[in-house]
Amino acid sequence: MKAAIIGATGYGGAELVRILHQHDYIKQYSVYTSSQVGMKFSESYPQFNQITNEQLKEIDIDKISEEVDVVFMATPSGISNELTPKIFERGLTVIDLSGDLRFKDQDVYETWYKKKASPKDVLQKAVYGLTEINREIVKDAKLIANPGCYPTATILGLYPLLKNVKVDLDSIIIDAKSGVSGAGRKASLATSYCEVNENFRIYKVNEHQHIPEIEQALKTVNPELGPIKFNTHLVPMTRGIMATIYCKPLNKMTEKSLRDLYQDFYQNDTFVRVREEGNYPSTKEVYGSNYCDIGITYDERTGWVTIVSVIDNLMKGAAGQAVQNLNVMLGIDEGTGLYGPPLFP
Ligand SMILES: NC(=O)C1=CN([C@@H]2O[C@H](COP(=O)(O)OP(=O)(O)OC[C@H]3O[C@@H](n4cnc5c(N)ncnc54)[C@H](OP(=O)(O)O)[C@@H]3O)[C@@H](O)[C@H]2O)C=CC1
Ligand SMILES: CC(=O)N[C@@H](CCC(=O)OP(=O)(O)O)C(=O)O
Repeated sequence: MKAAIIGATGYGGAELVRILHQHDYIKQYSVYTSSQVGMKFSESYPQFNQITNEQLKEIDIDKISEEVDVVFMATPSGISNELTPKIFERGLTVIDLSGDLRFKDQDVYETWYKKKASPKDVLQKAVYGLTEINREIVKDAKLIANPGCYPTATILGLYPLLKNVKVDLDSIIIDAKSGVSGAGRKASLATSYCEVNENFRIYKVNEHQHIPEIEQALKTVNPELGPIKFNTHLVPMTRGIMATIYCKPLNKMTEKSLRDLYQDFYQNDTFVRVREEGNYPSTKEVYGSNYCDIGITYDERTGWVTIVSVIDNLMKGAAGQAVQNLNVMLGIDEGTGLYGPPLFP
């Protein structure tokens, strides 16, 4: 099987190259660019010197359709809206890392992304690829809307509780933080070293584009869920997302019942690891890996639950989950190419 990576010169695309290079089933991959045609991929990422000789190719949909079976879109939002319908209609499988295919409602996308939405029929066919939750429908999908990084950490953290316990829905607060690679490779003032180093800052306050994505997914568990309270912070680190989630169950719980619930829920999911009592994950403990680590506690004094969910934004939050979804679609071991342990320290 051969894969194409469109947007390979970005961080998500380069992470796809790193994973596919060690993938037993995808024997070949090719890399595409809108701005660096003819250049070697390793000129853009010298860490791939003598590992891959792939040259960056022009994005020509007809040629791509003849050469590959699956296309990863690792492009900024707005690009997949244009390209994916053309690729999909030629019979290829598409996995889109951007936000373009995540919403069934075009108005929601256009409101939050301020771009023209994909055609309705394409959106209807896209499956939201949060693997652990949607594995059964991912199996038969040909078009995957790969989830956003913050939604992946947040939804995996909240889902077992909302599914099994009555929660005061207004009490839910999601306080999220990200490393700088979440913003992509392109330089901007806000992500330059001087602005980020030894700094900690909130951004996109109450207007982050991942708010409606989290709402859409969690409403499938409880349609009564109202607007969620979600904010994001930029942390001076390269990779990693931490979502700290607070909420109040309507009835008293015990620490043990909460932990049993999470451990049972994720018992067959290799890539979600639930911590033991008193043990909370840090972002370095999933660095460079496809794991989502979750720490949970019930505070008997206040009656509130705290959930801490961490991922590597480029792995489980993007390229790792994209390959996990492809593996599920292919019917091969879900972890193919993804079993590498986290890099530490
Ligand atoms: N970074 C992260 O942690 C996560 C990112 N995502 C999403 O994944 C996608 C890729 O993100 P990321 O890799 O960080 O972004 P980058 O900015 O690092 O890379 C995006 C790449 O897209 C290509 N591109 C830009 N404009 C166009 C265009 N008009 N047509 C075709 N290709 C274009 C560029 O390559 P070239 O100039 O060579 O064409 C660029 O290298 C985004 O939609 C992002 O929101 C999702 C989850 C997490
Ligand atoms: C640190 C940082 O800037 N992160 C980006 C993540 C962008 C992203 O993943 O965008 P889509 O999922 O919408 O494609 C942000 O918060 O906007």
